[in-house]
Amino acid sequence: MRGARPHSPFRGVAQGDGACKEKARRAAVRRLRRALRLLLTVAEDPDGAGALVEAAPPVALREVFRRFWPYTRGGRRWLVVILAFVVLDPVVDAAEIWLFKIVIDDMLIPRDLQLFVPIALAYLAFTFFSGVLAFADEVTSTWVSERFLLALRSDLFRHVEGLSLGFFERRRLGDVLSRVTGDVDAVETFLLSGIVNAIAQIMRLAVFLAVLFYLRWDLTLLALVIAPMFWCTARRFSRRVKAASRERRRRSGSISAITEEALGNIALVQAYNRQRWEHGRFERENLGRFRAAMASARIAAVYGTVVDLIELVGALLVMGLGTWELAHGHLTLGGLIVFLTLLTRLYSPIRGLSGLTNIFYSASAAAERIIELLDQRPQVAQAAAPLELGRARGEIAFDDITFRYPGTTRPALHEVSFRVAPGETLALVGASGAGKSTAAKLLLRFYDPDRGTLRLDGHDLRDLRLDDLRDNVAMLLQETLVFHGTVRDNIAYGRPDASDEEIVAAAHAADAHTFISQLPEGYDTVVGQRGRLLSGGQRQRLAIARAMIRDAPVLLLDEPTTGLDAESGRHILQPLRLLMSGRSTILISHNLLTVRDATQIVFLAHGRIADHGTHDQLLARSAAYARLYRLHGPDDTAKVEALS
Ligand SMILES: Nc1ncnc2c1ncn2[C@@H]1O[C@H](COP(=O)(O)OP(=O)(O)OP(=O)(O)O)[C@@H](O)[C@H]1O
Repeated sequence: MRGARPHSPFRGVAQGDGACKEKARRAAVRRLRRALRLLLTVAEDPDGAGALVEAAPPVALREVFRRFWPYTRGGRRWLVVILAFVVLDPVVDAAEIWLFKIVIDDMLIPRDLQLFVPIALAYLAFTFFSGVLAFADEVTSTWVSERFLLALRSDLFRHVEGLSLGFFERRRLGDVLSRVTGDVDAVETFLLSGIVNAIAQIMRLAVFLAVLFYLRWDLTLLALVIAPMFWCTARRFSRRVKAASRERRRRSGSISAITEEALGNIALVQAYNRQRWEHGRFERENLGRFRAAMASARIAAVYGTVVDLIELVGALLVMGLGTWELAHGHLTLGGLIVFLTLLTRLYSPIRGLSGLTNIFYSASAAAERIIELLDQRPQVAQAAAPLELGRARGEIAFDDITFRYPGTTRPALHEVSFRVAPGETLALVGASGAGKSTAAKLLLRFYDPDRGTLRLDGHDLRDLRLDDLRDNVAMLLQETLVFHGTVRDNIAYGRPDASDEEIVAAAHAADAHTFISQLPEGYDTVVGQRGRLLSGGQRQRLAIARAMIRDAPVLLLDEPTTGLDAESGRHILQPLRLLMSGRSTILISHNLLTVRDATQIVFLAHGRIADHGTHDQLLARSAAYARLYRLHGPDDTAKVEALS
């Protein structure tokens, strides 16, 4: 028992009691802290399903300003005018409050009506002047901010439109849409309204402080004791505000992405009864956005209450001292009332300025998403001094081309070389995934090869003006691209300045005129989203007419008959031949039906040239080619031969 304290029967109990209480108290504090944390945070991925759309990388506030400031160029002059209104506003406000002091001290307390008329006139003048100011301010501010949005949104669209195909293959279109349409608005809040607001608050602060100091410097100093508390509170909350805003923006992007994907593929969704699954996906993101919005609201509400409390402390301090001074005759009643009124006006800019940090942080979450888009660089860049090509002869050369898609390990094309003379047709054949469409993408410079050179008329494509290159190529894809618009618009998309006669001539050549004439409104019939109101064959003939009217020397045909039945396939063969005649054509097909009349055939296997020659040569020496040929049915071939 060495060193032991005297034993008491109650000590253990008392000590145990104290320890228990202490433990309970600590547990309660822990619970309270956890509850507060939960109240003020947003769970980023509570269902653990993984992010559909990633959050954009964080960007410092200063950098956000630097990036968007150039877009204010057109409106900066007007910004000065707005600032003039901003300065005048608190002056009128303070004068009005001062008038109130005169009303109390010189009219109400002495019960003297003499001053009534001049005071009434002064009030009328102030109200009228305030109205004019508010009107001018509103109109100018809206003009400046809408001009800013106009410039930024246009620029963003132009930028995104110019990005390489690789970007669109990797990104969710709906998210990009949500950035271009939704996030842009928030940047305005950040930049213009934010700055004007900040300056307005500073001006108000200066004017009201000056009047308050003039009235009573000691009371004013007392009132200012609480100012730092506003700042500290705002700083503590801003990080949470930003986290909630980023999450909300990210979820909005996901919602747009799912909407675009599900509604864009509605036939697939309904045919496979995937509505419930799609709805589940949508609901998860929708709920995520709801949670983030609620977190924002909770943070804003708690912040508002804390700030109110701080403000009350300041007002009570002043009221206490002010009443004491009133009782001792150092202050008039009007003076005290006016002082307290001005005080609330003083707190509003202090509060506003500290709250602005939260607004900035919240808007910067949207700005980060825009900056991330603006920072995307096209994978193919135009040379600094590009070559003007004009109309090409149409000589195409693939020299030792090797290409691997970004993020993949196996090359899609490996040391591929071939040449197409002007007016000649080369068919690229091979099994699915052999690399045929990749060759077409390289020819349109959607990507640049990793090794080797692609030439048009002997010029490396990388030296040509991108527009020139694409002006010289007309393409027809497996999946016909038709816009929501009239038949006429869709054909004229190949050459917007085409006359009506040229459009009709192209439709005739594409064997499309007959079906177009039978449509309810002929060439003015609207073909629906992606041309869904037309049949596959009709869409393809429309695309042939479009390629005809473009009249480019190089033609790229990527599986033009795939997806069509034998009848429709046969129907477009004749117009296709007409289109191909006199143009250098690369015809991509794993369907050997259409490639028999090509001058030469390149047989691709796993990205390499397995064989190269005419149809008869390949048939004679390549077992793989012969197998592919047999696969696509000599019967069908015979039918086509009989027809042509
Ligand atoms: N955007 C892409 N990103 C990554 N890999 C791709 C991309 N596009 C195609 N690939 C891959 O490159 C290879 C060649 O594809 P490509 O589309 O050129 O084949 P293809 O011969 O045209 O096939 P198909 O006849 O089925 O259209 C394939 O293995 C494919 O998976």
